[in-house]
Amino acid sequence: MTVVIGLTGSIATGKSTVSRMFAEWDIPVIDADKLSREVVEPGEAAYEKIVDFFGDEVLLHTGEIDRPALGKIIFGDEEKRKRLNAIVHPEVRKRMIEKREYYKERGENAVVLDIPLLYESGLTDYVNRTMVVFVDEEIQLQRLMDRDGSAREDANERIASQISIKEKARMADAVIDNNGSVEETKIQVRKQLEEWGVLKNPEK
Ligand SMILES: CC(C)(COP(=O)(O)OP(=O)(O)OC[C@H]1O[C@@H](n2cnc3c(N)ncnc32)[C@H](O)[C@@H]1O)[C@@H](O)C(=O)NCCC(=O)NCCS
Ligand SMILES: Nc1ncnc2c1ncn2[C@@H]1O[C@H](COP(=O)(O)OP(=O)(O)OP(=O)(O)O)[C@@H](O)[C@H]1O
Repeated sequence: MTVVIGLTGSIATGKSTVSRMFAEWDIPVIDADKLSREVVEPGEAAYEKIVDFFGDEVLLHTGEIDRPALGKIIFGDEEKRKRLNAIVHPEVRKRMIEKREYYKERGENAVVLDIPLLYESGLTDYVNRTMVVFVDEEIQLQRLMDRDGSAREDANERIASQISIKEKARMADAVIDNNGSVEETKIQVRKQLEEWGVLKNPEK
């Protein structure tokens, strides 16, 4: 049986950093952020709906979605965020399920669904185990500002648009503490995968 692992965290707690580790253990990852970019490419149904609702001000001159502009609108406005989610999420879910089924049919030991909004969107039924990448809130804010070059106010707004990382950690089957070095984090992830019995190459 394929174990489906739901990987999540809150913004900038280190989900992508952990997500990249799975390649080394030959465990496939389905990335919801990546799919959410694909489904809003020009020509896709979600693209048309976004332009209808948000207007031309969320478009670049190339016709593509201006992601920073759309982000500015939706992170500060819950109603508009819900509208965007209602356009983008069903399409992302459909593609995620298709990919998950593909890997299950291939008989993989495990597959990872990397979903930032796993709990917010109530998607825990899509997975068998949940793994939350945790950091203390001060570190989360600092890493977010450093990574995006964003102001404290914008960073706090993004953090507030999700369930807090402490709360997610309480709901998780496994919590990975990413306050330390990336290497320390990797040791924890590996140990957890070993415990779940999904490592093909335990020596790695
Ligand atoms: C608003 C958008 C255009 C901003 O794009 P940008 O390139 O700046 O950010 P990116 O997509 O890389 O997301 C970065 C992080 O922001 C957080 N985030 C993104 N969307 C949301 C949301 N709707 N609610 C709460 N947090 C979100 C996630 O932690 C995500 O990992 C984009 O995030 C988007 O289209 N969001 C709606 C789709 C969505 O919910 N995606 C996340 C999971 S599928
Ligand atoms: N253990 C660590 N030590 C130092 N920096 C780290 C560590 N883990 C992650 N980072 C850095 O913190 C930032 C956030 O990490 P990452 O992008 O992996 O988070 P994320 O949870 O995927 O974010 P998002 O929700 O925005 O997609 C990045 O700049 C990353 O390089």
